[in-house]
Amino acid sequence: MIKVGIVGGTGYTGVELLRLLARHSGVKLQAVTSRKEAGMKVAEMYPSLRGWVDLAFSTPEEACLTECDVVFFATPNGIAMQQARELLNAGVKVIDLAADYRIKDLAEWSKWYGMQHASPELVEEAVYGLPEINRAAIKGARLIANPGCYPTAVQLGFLPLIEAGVIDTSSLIADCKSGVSGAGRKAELGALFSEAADNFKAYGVAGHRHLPEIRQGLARASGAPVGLTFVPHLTPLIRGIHATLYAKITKDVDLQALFEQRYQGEQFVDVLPAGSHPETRSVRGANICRIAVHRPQGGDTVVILSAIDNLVKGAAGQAVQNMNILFDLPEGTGLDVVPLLP
Ligand SMILES: NC(=O)C1=CN([C@@H]2O[C@H](COP(=O)(O)OP(=O)(O)OC[C@H]3O[C@@H](n4cnc5c(N)ncnc54)[C@H](OP(=O)(O)O)[C@@H]3O)[C@@H](O)[C@H]2O)C=CC1
Ligand SMILES: CC(=O)N[C@@H](CCC(=O)OP(=O)(O)O)C(=O)O
Repeated sequence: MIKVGIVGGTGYTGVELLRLLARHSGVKLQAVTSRKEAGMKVAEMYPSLRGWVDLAFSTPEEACLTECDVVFFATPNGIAMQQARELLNAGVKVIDLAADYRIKDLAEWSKWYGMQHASPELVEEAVYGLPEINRAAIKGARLIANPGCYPTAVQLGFLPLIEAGVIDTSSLIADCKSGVSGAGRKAELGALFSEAADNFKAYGVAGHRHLPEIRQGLARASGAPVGLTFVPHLTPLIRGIHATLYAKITKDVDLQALFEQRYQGEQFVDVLPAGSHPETRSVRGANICRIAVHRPQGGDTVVILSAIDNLVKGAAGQAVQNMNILFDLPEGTGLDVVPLLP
């Protein structure tokens, strides 16, 4: 059994890890931390986990994380970077759901995240945990940078087109919508029901911290820098990301076949039949990205629709997928969840 620790078990991605790992056949949950709720039973705070998780939250200091085989950080940015070195030295693998190790360019990272890196020497070693492009590197890694939610939806949508060299990469557009759980469980004015419900707005148009992460991934696939306009929007959903992606076509190929071939055999990317429109509720609670490929009126623009659950394929589910790869388990272990309807 893989001994698992979770730092930040009370947050939305932390509790989503608990939900998925509770029924994972290869895992023993060893420790779950919360500074504010230390001592409280997990099932007392989250009654849906009653009968599934018998642990109590402990402080990070009490948690004996060095005795785990793997530790997930479901914490705000800037926490894992302070603790990863000690865990790695103790032979513990680390999967960070935050952004501490996602961006290779340290100056760029500091610019967007507004802090100095506490373990810059680990950034190069860290493997970006998007299995659909990095599976081999993930297998041998000690430290995984789990991708951001928007970056997962956007990269999976653009990658087949960029890898095949069939679009103009100088002016890509990613028009994205997220549910409110994307902002986490902490109290925030914009996440209040009376602010977010029955409302819709763009934010971060001048620059969002996922922009450099998406650009880095797409440039790597392209072999050259890409031009990208990324506009996130807040929608009155709880869970879900829907990305509408636009690019100019430079080579006339069968785009549907291109996507079907690229993701053939990928358990967690579903290319829908031509003409489809993926819905966020068709991925709710499940580790899946559903993609549809469109070329409106046979013109020169390709429109890709990409939908994920931000907390699952956009965070905790992808983190479990990465853990399965790291420990040589079948990639879908613990992830055979049917999306919730309605
Ligand atoms: N929500 C989403 O859709 C996604 C989130 N992410 C990333 O995952 C991470 C977690 O997000 P989310 O679950 O939404 O966040 P939340 O704000 O919901 O939860 C944060 C958790 O971290 C703990 N925590 C906060 N500060 C510290 C600290 N200094 N040391 C140890 N633990 C701490 C909190 O518990 P306590 O304060 O009691 O210790 C809490 O359990 C973030 O980096 C986020 O950017 C990534 C993809 C998607
Ligand atoms: C709706 C909302 O506020 N979403 C968050 C992004 C999600 C997130 O948690 O950021 P990481 O993926 O980088 O960890 C935001 O825009 O800041």
